[in-house]
Amino acid sequence: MLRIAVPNKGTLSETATAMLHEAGYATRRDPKELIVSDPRNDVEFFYLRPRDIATYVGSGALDVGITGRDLLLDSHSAATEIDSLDFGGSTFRFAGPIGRFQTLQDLEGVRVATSYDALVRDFLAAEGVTATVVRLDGAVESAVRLGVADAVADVVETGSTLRKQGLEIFGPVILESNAVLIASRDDVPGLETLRRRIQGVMVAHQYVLIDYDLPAELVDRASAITPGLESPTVSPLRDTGWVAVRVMVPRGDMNHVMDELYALGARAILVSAIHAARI
Ligand SMILES: Nc1ncnc2c1ncn2[C@@H]1O[C@H](COP(=O)(O)OP(=O)(O)OP(=O)(O)O)[C@@H](O)[C@H]1O
Ligand SMILES: O=P(O)(O)OC[C@H]1O[C@H](OP(=O)(O)OP(=O)(O)O)[C@H](O)[C@@H]1O
Ligand SMILES: [Mg+2]
Repeated sequence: MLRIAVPNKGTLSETATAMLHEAGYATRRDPKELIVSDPRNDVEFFYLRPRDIATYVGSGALDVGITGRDLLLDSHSAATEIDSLDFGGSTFRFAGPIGRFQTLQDLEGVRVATSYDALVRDFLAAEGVTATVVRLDGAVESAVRLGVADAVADVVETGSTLRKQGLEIFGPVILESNAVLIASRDDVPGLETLRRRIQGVMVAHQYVLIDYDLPAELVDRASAITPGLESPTVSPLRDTGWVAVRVMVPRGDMNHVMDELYALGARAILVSAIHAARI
């Protein structure tokens, strides 16, 4: 039985649970439930704090887990990233009072507050900068105003938390992070099925199906607009001058693609959602 760690709280929790549900797995009904068994799929879910997930997986106590790349690296756990997931995106950055710092070297000798102390220490050491890292549990943006640090290093999504505290980003990107699937080893039995199912959910989110009718002589030009994953499906229509085309298109390109197809001469252009996929 595959033992899977899932975030029980925080930013990643809801989307991770929704993704597993869409992938056909049992999920908890009550947020107080910490273990959910799913015998039909031969898996068991453990709802844990996202910061602890890499520790459980790295120790081998659990086989796989969903957490953030930043949390994985900060944990120094032996778990490895198996797949990058399409949610929980953020960057990890230094920030300081407006105008105070310009480059990474300006951190030499100052105090940097963060909840990700190992990640920040590793980065500073690799860059040859010596600074004092002040470990805080959260809301680190307040540390400068309250005088316990000169700068901060934290998760930035929109940047609005920093701005509200009169801070600005400076220096290099410490890390680009998002939710990741991690594992204790890459040959855990059952892992491949989980990966394929999760991949299918991501494809279903990222792509739509487009169907359209097209004068047969325009197939090559239409295929250049909608090449599909392998190649478009082209079927005959009763009117032999026309064909029907079915193809997958990235969701974000959908409207531009419809405009281009219409301008080319395609008609009856229909878009449908994909509910599940195995690619
Ligand atoms: N806006 C965001 N705020 C915090 N974490 C985010 C954000 N966007 C993505 N993440 C990612 O979520 C993970 C943090 O999980 P965590 O459970 O600590 O979330 P949280 O919202 O900070 O919860 P809490 O503050 O209650 O501990 C990290 O991998 C982080 O990169
Ligand atoms: O760039 P933004 O969109 O403003 O998002 C980033 C902020 O969100 C998170 O805080 P969270 O609410 O998780 O509180 P915490 O700092 O106590 O963890 C993170 O730690 C940043 O403070
Ligand atoms: Mg937080």
